[in-house]
Amino acid sequence: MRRHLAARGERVADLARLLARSALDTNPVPDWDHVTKVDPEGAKKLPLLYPLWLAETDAVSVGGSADVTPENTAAAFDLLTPLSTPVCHEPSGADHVTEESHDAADLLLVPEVLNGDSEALVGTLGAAVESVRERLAPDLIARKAPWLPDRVADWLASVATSVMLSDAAFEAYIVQNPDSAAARESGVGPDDVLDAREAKRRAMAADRHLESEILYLEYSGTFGGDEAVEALELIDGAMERSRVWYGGGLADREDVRTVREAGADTVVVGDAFHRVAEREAEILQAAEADLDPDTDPERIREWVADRVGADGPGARYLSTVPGVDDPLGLAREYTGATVRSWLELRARRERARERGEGVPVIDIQRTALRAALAPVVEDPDTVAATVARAALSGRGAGNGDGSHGSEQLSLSLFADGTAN
Ligand SMILES: CC(C)=CCC/C(C)=C/CC/C(C)=C/CC/C(C)=C/COP(=O)(O)OP(=O)(O)O
Ligand SMILES: O=P(O)(O)OC[C@@H](O)CO
Repeated sequence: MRRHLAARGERVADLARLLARSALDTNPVPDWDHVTKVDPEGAKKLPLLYPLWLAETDAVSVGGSADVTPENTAAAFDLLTPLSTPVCHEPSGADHVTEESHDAADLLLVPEVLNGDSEALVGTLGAAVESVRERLAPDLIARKAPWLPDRVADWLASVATSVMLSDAAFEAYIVQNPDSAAARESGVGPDDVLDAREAKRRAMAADRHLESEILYLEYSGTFGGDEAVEALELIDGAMERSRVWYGGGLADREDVRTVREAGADTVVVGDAFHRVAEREAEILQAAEADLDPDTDPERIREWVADRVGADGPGARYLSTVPGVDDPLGLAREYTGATVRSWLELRARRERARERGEGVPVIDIQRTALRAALAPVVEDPDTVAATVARAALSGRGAGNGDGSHGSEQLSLSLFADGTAN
């Protein structure tokens, strides 16, 4: 009887702990498993049917530490906001945040580096807060309500600044790869790399004092291995409210399992996604030589199966997503749809050229492109039109409808009919 009561008491205590933990989870950042980082710089490409690949990830984060501009950021958002996946903005400079980027992003992620120079901890943040308070917010208020008296407009600009900052999620970074662009940007040298104990201590300060929503262990470009595992194990046990994110060199399922088991709540994958586009450019160029738009779908399937293997970038990227059961099957399916869509777009481009038209008017109804996208997005018409426009528009040119030309797709068909 006494044992029975004790067991019941334990169950009640477990339940109370569980309830307390979920009731006390005040962190507004969802507990995502997998985030894909899209670097907006032109050299980092996107697969043509990026909405398919990104349908598997929990959220996309737009940002990078080199060659990011307000323009390429806006162009990346044009491509990504029509997707159903949430899109975050992670600026690495104060001027990357514009009214446009703010309207487009579901969540602003603000980096602060715990083991770099003071610029990267608080200097850039200070410049950014000043620029929001003194430029972005006043411009917005002046445009929306030009009739307001100056003092009221100024007060509203201050309120808007506070709202923007309280809606943002702060990321406390520990940058552990001194050879990365992120380390160069944040003044992290070899001597600043932290051992596991010191990483945990700073993480605790970020969690309890800075109240950072995210503690980000960053090995950008290289896998952290045992060293990262040791730090994650200590950090994980010490966090009260911060989500623990790990990013850097994740290349396959095994890497992801290792860091998740060590305590990462969320894994961030960057290069492994951009590599899908690099390989895709080669595959599409080969497809132009071997196949045509009327090729039997079964023949295209076989052709793709010969070129897309378990060690290829497509299957490897998908294998980093915990919920994907058959990365190779999915990579072949997506690549097949990409080949069909590409051959079709090229044929349309060609027909428009023969008729002497400039950029073809894209009727995306009844296209392989729209059919491929329909199962994974809420608004396939808009997404298919966005992809087709990006594939057919000129490099870096505006599209004449307020959207930005994109250089990011793995291949583009330019107005003169040449492919890149
Ligand atoms: C509050 C507002 C309006 C804006 C915030 C503007 C701020 C504070 C920017 C912070 C800049 C900063 C500290 C950058 C550090 C560098 C860093 C950790 C960048 C992360 O870049 P990744 O994209 O992960 O790196 P890779 O390019 O190497 O992949
Ligand atoms: O590009 P990789 O090495 O995947 O790194 C992802 C991310 O942590 C960079 O901030």
